[in-house]
Amino acid sequence: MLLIEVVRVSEAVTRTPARLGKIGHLAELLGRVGAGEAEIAIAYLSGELPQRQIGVGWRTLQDLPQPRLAATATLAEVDARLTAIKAVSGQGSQAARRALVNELFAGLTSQEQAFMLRLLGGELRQGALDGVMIEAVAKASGAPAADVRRALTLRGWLPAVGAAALAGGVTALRAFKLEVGRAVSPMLAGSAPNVAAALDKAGAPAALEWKLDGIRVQAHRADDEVRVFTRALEDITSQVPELVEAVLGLPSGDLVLDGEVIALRPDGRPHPFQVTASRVSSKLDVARLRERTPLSVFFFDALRVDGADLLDLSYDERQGILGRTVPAALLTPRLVTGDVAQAETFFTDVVKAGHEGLVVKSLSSPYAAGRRGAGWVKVKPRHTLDLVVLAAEWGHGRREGKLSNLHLGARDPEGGGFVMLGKTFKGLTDELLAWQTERFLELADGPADAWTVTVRPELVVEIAFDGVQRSPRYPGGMALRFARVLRYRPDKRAEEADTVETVRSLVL
Ligand SMILES: Nc1ncnc2c1ncn2[C@@H]1O[C@H](COP(=O)(O)OP(=O)(O)OP(=O)(O)O)[C@@H](O)[C@H]1O
Repeated sequence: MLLIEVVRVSEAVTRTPARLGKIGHLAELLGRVGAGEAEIAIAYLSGELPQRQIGVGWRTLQDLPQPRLAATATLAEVDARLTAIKAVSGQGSQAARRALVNELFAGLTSQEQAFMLRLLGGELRQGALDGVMIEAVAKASGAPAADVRRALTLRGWLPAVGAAALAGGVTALRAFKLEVGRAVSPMLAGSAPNVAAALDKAGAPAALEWKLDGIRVQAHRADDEVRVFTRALEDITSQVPELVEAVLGLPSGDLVLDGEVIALRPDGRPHPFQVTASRVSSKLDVARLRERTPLSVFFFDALRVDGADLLDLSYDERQGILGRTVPAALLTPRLVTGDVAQAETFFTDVVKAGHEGLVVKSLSSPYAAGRRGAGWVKVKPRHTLDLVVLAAEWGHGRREGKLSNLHLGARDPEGGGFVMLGKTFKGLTDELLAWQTERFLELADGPADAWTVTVRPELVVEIAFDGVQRSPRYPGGMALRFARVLRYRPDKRAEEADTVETVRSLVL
């Protein structure tokens, strides 16, 4: 297949506003891609090829050669060239890489060059929009989207899953298994405005678990080897020796467990989130840090024990196995109830103990890896959302010369953009103001007017607010009440920010 065909589909997807239309364009192309090319086509269309993987910096992409007039480059040729660029290492690699990039671009038309520039720059995202590519793979292969999604959470790389689906349909998809040592996307929680609504959503009776404000961990063990991954699937094994030791102390030598690590004070109350976060992110002198700020380990789910995949079992069944595998001291405190009054008391107690709130879990739900559904519903006394900064306004008075008032957006998986929910400058410290002004100027995407700087939607910020009210003034028909900034979330990408649907679930 020619690269230009992929480029044209990419452009058509960008131009088409409706989700079904986007899926249609992608599926049509996938339906006729050759066997050896499916993985490449999906990778390119999903923008799954940021420059850091290929090792091409912006400087290498300056002064590119003149484009060709006729499009003759095939996907396989382009990919072979990218693989060669990626393989360059050692002395003089910068110049060698530059020469190879030049050769690659010399064979492309201007339309193809523009596409490759965006792809290598990590700016091509349309195919990665929530689920669009998954559904296109499903449509083109005739397999149910649920099977594609499941295989993806187990394999973690859509191009490989898509290629398997196109080649072998449902059978190939069902052959993907949970592997010890390879992280799977963790199950996520939906939201509810209060405990009664959460019970309602999860289905009473449900399990109410403490929501600990620490770092999500997925621990894998094969005999004496343990590896630990974060929610973003980063390997943090060396930073959390307490967890490694806890896992090695368990009776089973073949495990995948899900849980949270958190720094607790001697009186058992949690340290502020930043204390846990900085402890877990420090790679140096872990032994000394560990003495000063020990981490406590709380498991709340079992994905695999003694070689058996547990993902499709119900929460209740998985808890049974977890309880037989992990001692009580390492389990997240919980209460199973259908009684709203009892649930509310449990909630009040956990908040009094300094924790974040509860995660209310359906007893019958399987482990829906990578998904946010009604199986798990979080409730917090203080509402918070992770939103994306869309623009910022120049401040006045004490904040003169600083970009201050933030325009906040929730992700819109349907439309692929962000929906603005309100503005705030509350909660910003002088330090944050200085930092964000600098970042926004780097991310500036052309000023909207003299007071406002529009930024590329990349920074995720955690916002506290008192509630969501209906408001015709904002495009989503709702606005946040008394929004204030809690912290930036450098651990989250804009694609992981909260969605309009989550915000809607908080309207009372
Ligand atoms: N008992 C628990 N069960 C599940 N998740 C828990 C529990 N206790 C704490 N957590 C944390 O809560 C998160 C679940 O909420 P969610 O999926 O919305 O992630 P999040 O967006 O990081 O949420 P938040 O910012 O509210 O912590 C998990 O990723 C995990 O880190």
